[in-house]
Amino acid sequence: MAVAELTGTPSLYTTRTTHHRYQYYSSQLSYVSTRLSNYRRISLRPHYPRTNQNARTRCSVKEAEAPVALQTEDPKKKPECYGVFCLTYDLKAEDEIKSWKKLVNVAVSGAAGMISNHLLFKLASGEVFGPDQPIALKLLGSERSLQALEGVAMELEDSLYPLLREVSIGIDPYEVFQDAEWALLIGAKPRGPGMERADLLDINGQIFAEQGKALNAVASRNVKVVVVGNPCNTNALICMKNAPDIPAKNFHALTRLDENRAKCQLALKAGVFYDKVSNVTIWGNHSTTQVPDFLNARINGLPVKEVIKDIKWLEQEFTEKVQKRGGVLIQKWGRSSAASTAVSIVDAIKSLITPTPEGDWFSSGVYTNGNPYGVAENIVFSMPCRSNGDGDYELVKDVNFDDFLHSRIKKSEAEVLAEKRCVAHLTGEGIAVCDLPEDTMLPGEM
Ligand SMILES: NC(=O)C1=CN([C@@H]2O[C@H](COP(=O)(O)OP(=O)(O)OC[C@H]3O[C@@H](n4cnc5c(N)ncnc54)[C@H](OP(=O)(O)O)[C@@H]3O)[C@@H](O)[C@H]2O)C=CC1
Ligand SMILES: O=C([O-])CC(=O)C(=O)O
Repeated sequence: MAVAELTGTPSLYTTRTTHHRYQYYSSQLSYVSTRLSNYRRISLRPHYPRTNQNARTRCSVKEAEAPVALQTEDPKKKPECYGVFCLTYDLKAEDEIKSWKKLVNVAVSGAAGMISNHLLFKLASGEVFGPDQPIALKLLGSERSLQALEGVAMELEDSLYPLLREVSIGIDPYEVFQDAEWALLIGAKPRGPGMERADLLDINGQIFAEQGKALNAVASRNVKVVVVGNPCNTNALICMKNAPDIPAKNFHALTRLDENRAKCQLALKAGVFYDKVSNVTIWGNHSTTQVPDFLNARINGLPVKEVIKDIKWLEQEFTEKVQKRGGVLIQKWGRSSAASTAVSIVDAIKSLITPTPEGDWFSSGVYTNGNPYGVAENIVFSMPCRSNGDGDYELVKDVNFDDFLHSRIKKSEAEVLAEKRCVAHLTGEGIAVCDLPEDTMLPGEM
């Protein structure tokens, strides 16, 4: 039976040959979908989930039964349908069902951007949430990117990910963030030539204020939010302040890329593989004032200073290399880190959903609310965290400070506080007064 016959409505994807594929490897299929003006839901709902291996095996079956519509779905009641993710299908893999988890809803903004182009495929593959975790991707774009988003959805279709059960695209965060359990907020306006940082803070701040409100209204009450779009600390604060019904602890600004960069540089200098480097904290802002902490970091379980005796290198070269790594990469590549950022988002999520190895920690920009380090309260600041794998985290108590570390942290803290004053109108804290330190820069600007 042809897909178009099942859906009964014209669709963007119904004429594409990809449908034949599903006729090969799914023995009992029914096709349903929705297409709203700016919100397109492409869903593939499992009645009987299958494993990767199973999917591949089924792909090679040449003679399969025609798709059969499920009694519970009434295609006539569905809005316009398209795409392979519209499928509702029924696979009898009884034994496997028990080991599959409940669908997880993951929203991604800036979904047609460069970082997302790497990240979405990692999410869909099971690399992030695991091989037994079906996933729904909710992709947020804009009028600008709606066509591109359809292209992203098509590529996801063509990747045949067994775990990917739903893909929806849209430009209204109130629709896209519905029931989101993870919100990966990547989309943000890049700073253009001649643009004041205060203007960037305001433009992007408005995006994150709106998205915070939307999360507050429609997302899961325990949604975990990872803000990537720059300036990510301040954007995360704005988002959090506009989502008062979601725990402040659930908001993160991504500084994991900086941690990974720091680990790489320490490994290089020490002549060890980077898995030997642990306990690396990035303190502060995701900017050139960030503080890669070599005082508490370890190499092969030893304090870094016992392995790398060149203190001048640690204080100057290492610190600056990490702070400006993004900018050097932009000079080489002509665009900012995308693949390694996606990898670091994966790392950041995994750090929250798997127990932190004994004695180690990870960095994340989190809300300072009763922090044990004397960092100013009521800001988003990168600090060392541990998780027991339930999506939550605790700050690490047992860390050392010396004058160098302390003074650098204070500089980054001053910058975050200045950024915060620039966006007071967006956090509900009065009138904005923007007086930023002159050297305030994103890692990519130098
Ligand atoms: N925290 C970190 O470690 C890192 C953060 N970043 C930051 O991540 C963000 C995304 O980077 P990347 O994916 O490479 O960027 P891209 O330029 O490829 O994508 C950014 C997306 O942002 C969206 N966007 C939202 N508002 C605007 C606007 N006003 N003007 C233009 N685009 C807008 C666009 O999507 P749409 O049109 O759909 O809205 C666009 O697709 C940037 O802010 C970057 O600085 C980058 C690297 C590391
Ligand atoms: O400044 C940018 O857009 C890139 C960035 O954050 C980084 O590379 O760390």
